[in-house]
Amino acid sequence: MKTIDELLAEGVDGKRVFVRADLNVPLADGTITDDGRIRAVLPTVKALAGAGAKVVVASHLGRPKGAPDPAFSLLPAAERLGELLGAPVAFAQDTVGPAAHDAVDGLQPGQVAVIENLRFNAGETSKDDAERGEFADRLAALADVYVGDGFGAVHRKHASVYDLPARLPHYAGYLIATEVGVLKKLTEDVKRPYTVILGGAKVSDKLAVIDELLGKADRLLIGGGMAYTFLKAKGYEVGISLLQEDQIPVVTEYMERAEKNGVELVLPVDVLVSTDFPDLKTKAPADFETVDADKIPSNMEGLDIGPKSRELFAEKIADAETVFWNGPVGVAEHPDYAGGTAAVARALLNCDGFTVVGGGDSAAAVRNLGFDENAFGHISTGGGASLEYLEGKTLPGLAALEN
Ligand SMILES: Nc1ncnc2c1ncn2[C@@H]1O[C@H](COP(=O)(O)OP(=O)(O)O)[C@@H](O)[C@H]1O
Ligand SMILES: O=C(OP(=O)(O)O)[C@H](O)COP(=O)(O)O
Repeated sequence: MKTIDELLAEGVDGKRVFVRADLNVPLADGTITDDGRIRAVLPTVKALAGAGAKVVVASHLGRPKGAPDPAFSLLPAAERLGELLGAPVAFAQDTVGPAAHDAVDGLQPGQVAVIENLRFNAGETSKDDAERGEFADRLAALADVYVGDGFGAVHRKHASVYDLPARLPHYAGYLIATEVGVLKKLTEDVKRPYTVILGGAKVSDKLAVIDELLGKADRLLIGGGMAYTFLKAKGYEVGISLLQEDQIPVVTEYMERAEKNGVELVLPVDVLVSTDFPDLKTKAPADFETVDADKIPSNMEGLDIGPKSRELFAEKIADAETVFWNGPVGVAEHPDYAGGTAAVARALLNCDGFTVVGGGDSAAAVRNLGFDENAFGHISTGGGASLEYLEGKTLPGLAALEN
């Protein structure tokens, strides 16, 4: 994999450099609630701009449906990038259209432009190679060189991640180099006990990684939206909690295999439940109760792990030599449901082993709950990406940079 340092040594003065970043930041009402992913790409953007490149920054944000949707505009991220750089950043209101070309054509060496959300184009995420290729061709017309630095998206076989680097000279940015360097340690020389905590809401994406983790981890702690498919598979009522009904047979097999392999699979023993999903805008106090995990009322949903589970999870983390955590164990954006996630974060800090927190929302939760990010072994910008890396999978965005 060629690195950005090699590119800088070759010289970028006046060249148009496309930086595929992951600026998929959490937003509340159009306001960024955690800018960690923007800060993470600053070294790459600054180095390129400092060397006289015309820097074109691109990213996805959220999961719009292949067409423009103002709720998913990258404009807030572009503005924040400008503030962090301390320099104006041009913003193009389309991705590969006239606005993008105007913005790029208007750049002077050392200046930066951000183009609109890549996922406003169906070609970005298409499963059809030709459709993705066509979009990648249009992106390639905006630049002379490609720098991959969107670690959080390297597990996606998307046009800007996978197809575009094949069309331009390509290099890995500083963030990707750092992330891969740290995560590699967890695949090569993992010290045991190795505890993995999984939570969050991208249940269907992340259930698949458990298959591989059952052969790698010593303990697997399941919280967040992920837990309810397991609880249901155990025969419990889960009410209106997040549930991946079609995955119940898969999860049942996971529980059997964990038992056979001697992997401790730990589920919540109590949960905070409510009839309503909390209002994340106003953060109005929630109306919830705490129940045992086998007593979830049919009209309620589980929104955080309860106090007994927090203790249990902390106990399973305390003596670990290696901990990997992806996914808040509750709806941590709301103060009433952040207690479980805070307890897990505290348990990581109390553990002497090497601790890694991965994922946009997990990292945001840890920072927004007031924890010092430097106190953890590593905070990865990618949740799904780091999990799939730990699985040993070939990640399209890394493979494309290696070719
Ligand atoms: N029990 C739950 N029910 C619904 N959503 C949940 C639950 N627990 C956590 N979440 C949500 O999961 C989201 C984060 O999930 P995910 O994207 O998978 O994590 P990450 O970005 O760290 O990889 C958060 O927005 C959080 O509110
Ligand atoms: O937020 C992300 O991943 P994560 O939630 O697994 O950390 C990345 O930006 C990838 O987004 P995607 O899962 O919509 O492809």
